[in-house]
This record gives sequence, structure tokens and C-alpha cells, in this order.
Amino acid sequence: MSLGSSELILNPDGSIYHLNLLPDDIADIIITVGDPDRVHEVSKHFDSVELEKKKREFTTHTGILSGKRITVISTGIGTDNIDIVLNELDALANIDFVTRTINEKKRQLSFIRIGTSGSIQPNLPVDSFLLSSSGVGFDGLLHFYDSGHVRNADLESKLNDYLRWKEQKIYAYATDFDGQLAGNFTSNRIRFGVTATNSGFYGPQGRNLRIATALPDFNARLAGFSYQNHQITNLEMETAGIYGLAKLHGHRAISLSAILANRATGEFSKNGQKTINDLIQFTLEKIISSDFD
Ligand SMILES: O=P(O)(O)O[C@H]1O[C@H](CO)[C@@H](O)[C@H]1O
Ligand SMILES: O=c1cc[nH]c(=O)[nH]1
Repeated sequence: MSLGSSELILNPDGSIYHLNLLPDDIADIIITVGDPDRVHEVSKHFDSVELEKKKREFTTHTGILSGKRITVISTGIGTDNIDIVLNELDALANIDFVTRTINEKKRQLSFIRIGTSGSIQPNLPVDSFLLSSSGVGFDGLLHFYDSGHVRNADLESKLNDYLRWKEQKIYAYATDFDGQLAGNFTSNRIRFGVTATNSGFYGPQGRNLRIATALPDFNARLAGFSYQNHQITNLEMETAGIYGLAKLHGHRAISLSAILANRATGEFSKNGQKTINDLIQFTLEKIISSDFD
């Protein structure tokens, strides 16, 4: 079946609608970052850069690092953008743009997010690195997809039973990292944790500047939950959506965070840029020394 022009939307030059990319523009290893300026902070370490494209908040560089072809792309903020980025990257990998049909032979992408995040545990300090073993999404994205088979039903039901936030119409979904991909990124610098992905930075992360939040104990309730000895460690805005959409499309994903805020102690990093740059270097070194490509 051929995909119609309102569903698979291509620009006049044949590129995909929002990302402005052609199928050959992307590598199988894809680093996602939120901030468009962070794309250059990653690609400046490449030995060569073959492609630089940009549209809206989506900046893409593709190049070679130690013989491995890598794409780095900015997603902007939030899982509304993750929906666009993951669907369009999968289309670039697995749909024939000429016949508008799905390729028989599928290409599997490896997504590695390098993001920033706020800790909700006093013992997860600012400037530390975290790898999310699961994401719990409060943003609703996965509820729009037939996604039960890729979600972590046990974590999801235990968390929702514990929170009892149904009255607020808040029902979390849970998704997991790719354990095999994560195996390439272990180190004594890395903490593992469950990451809460929220639909905003202020109210949805329990911040209140001038307007009251509906759930005043939001972060403390999340921090008090534990599942198989794992706590909810940190808050950000993309991971649970990336994990869910990657799995639904048959791709692999992990999410690494530089912890910039500690909401439990009220601290914010004084060396945020250095911590992000250190996480970028750590990630690239792990990609170089791992056996996937
Ligand atoms: O630094 P990035 O990757 O954008 O990640 C975090 O920072 C943004 C909020 O400041 C959100 O996107 C959040 O997930
Ligand atoms: O507190 C924080 C810090 C970075 N990013 C977030 O989403 N929250």
C-alpha cells in the first residue's frame, strides 16, 4: 500500500517534512540532543562531517568518527518533538520515498540521547551522569499508539497504583532502555535510574514561580517510589517517549543525562556546560570502543 501525500509528507526536494533530510543523510548510530547548539558540540569531535542541515529546531550533522558513521540531531524540547523526530527518522530508514511503500528489509537504528536533567534524589548530585534503565512518561505520548506490547506493564501498574493521580488525569506509561545497547556504556561514572519524562518544565516538574501547582508534593511522591530496588531518580522531557517509539519501530535506544539541577537540595550546577561536554566526550569514547556500528 502506498502512503498518501498527507501522511508521508515530502518537501519539493524529496526530503522529509520537518527534518528536511533525505534517506542517505542519516547513519545507523543516531545521537539525539535537545539543544540545537549542542549538535556542533558533538560533531566538532568527528574526524569529518559530510552533512549539515537544519529546519526549525532540528539541526542535523552526519560524519565519521574513528571509522564509524554517526548522525547527531537536535530534537528541541519535549515529546511532541520526539514524535516527529522518531517517526521521520524511521521513515528515512525504512520507507521508500519513491514508491511510498515500506521496505521489506528493515534497517535498525541505535539512538543515544545526550540530555540534561534534574535529580529528585538528594544522593544524585549535580554534575553526575545518569543512564535511564526505564522512562516513566507523564506526557501521554505512548497512549496515542498501540503500545501495550512494548511497555513495562508491571512498573506502570505499580507506579500508578502508588501515585493515585487518576483524579488529576495523570496516568504514567513506562518504557525500558535497550539493555544490550546500554551494556556498551557502563562505567563507574554512570548511575542507573528510572527517569520521569514530563510534559513541561515548570508545573509538570513541580516548579512553581507565580502559579500554584495541582500536586504540591509532586517530586517528593515520585522520589518515594521504588521498583525492584530502583528509584525514580530524575526529571526531564524526552526519554520515555524515545524509548517507547524506538521499541515500536524496532530500533534500540538509551538515554544519558547530565544532572544539572538537584531539586531535593535546591542546587543548580555551576559547571553545566563542562558537565555536558564531559558527557559528550564520555559517550563518543564509548561509541568508538564498542563493537556496534
Ligand atoms: O538539554 P535537553 O536535551 O534539551 O534536555 C532537557 O532540557 C530541556 C529543558 O530545559 C528539556 O528538553 C529536558 O529534557
Ligand atoms: O530540572 C531540570 C533540568 C534540566 N532539564 C529538565 O527538564 N529539568
